[in-house]
Amino acid sequence: MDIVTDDVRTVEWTGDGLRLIDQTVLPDRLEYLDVRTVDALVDAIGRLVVRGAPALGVTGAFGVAIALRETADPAARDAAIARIRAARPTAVNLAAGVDRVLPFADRGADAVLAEAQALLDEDVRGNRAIGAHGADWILARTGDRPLRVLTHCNAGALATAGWGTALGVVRELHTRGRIDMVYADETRPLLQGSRLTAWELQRAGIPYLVQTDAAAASTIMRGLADVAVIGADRIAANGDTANKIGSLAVALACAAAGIPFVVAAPWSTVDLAAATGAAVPIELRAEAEILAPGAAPAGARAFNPAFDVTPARLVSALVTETGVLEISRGITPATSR
Ligand SMILES: CSC[C@@H](O)[C@@H](O)C(=O)COP(=O)(O)O
Repeated sequence: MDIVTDDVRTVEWTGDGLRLIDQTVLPDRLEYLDVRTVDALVDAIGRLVVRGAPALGVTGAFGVAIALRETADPAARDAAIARIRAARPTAVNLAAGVDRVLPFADRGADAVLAEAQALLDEDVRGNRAIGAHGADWILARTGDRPLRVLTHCNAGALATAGWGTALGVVRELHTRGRIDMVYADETRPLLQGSRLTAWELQRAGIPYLVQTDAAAASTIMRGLADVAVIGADRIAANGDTANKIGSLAVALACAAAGIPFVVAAPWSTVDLAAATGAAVPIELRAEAEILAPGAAPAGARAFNPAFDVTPARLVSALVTETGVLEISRGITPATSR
């Protein structure tokens, strides 16, 4: 049994607060953080205790209930909700999750909780659908055989309410006996790939190899991967896709090698208000995440953008819960390696 998807909830309302898997201590320990205040919630989001666009969306939705329970003062409440909404800038799901439950706020915390739970349940159902649509699309193009799949960051059960988006596709392919190997990019600097994706794949019994981000282009160009599947934090109206830093390099390599670069994400990640990727706010994180003691000279400065934008023309397919959009037909999959 895959306990992440069957037993353990990444995000869960316990009755008096939000229980989050503490993703900062995985894979060493499976621990939970109970969050009952807006301060604690904003801190947890900032530290990536909870992370991944859909999981942030569900967290934001439940966060509104925390804000309502914390204060009855309308101005303080609005300020608290605004802080949650802005706790991280790139994943549109966080703001979308907050906005989804706001119309229920006047009816009280219980009404907000019911809507937040509906969002959580929808996310799990949607991810199952994404998995099936993605597997169908990929197998139709690569041939019905075990595949070598490359993924970047973590777009799994831990990044969602369950099952995962990109890893949902991988899980579905595995269920169909169509996974030969998953190359999991380690994902510098916070190692969501080697810590979290590898943890999920191991629990699911899916064969995988962790590789450095720098190895990804070479793996692709050497013909060792049949397809790359990643998640997304925000997809602009023209299909430009923001995801974890390093995703763009994977997309460029896929285009050069002629293999599909597949983005798997729910519609809640599509931001029609962003005309192109240029409108997506890219989170700049602390220099200290890169400059560990001994990793650079004392006094070194660092540039640490957490996300990049892949132009739509490099995206072979966008897999959502309702089906597959071929954003760019310009990339011809290498179907018969
Ligand atoms: C289904 S999760 C999609 C994305 O949110 C994921 O790929 C990603 O980039 C997560 O970044 P993170 O900084 O760990 O929140």
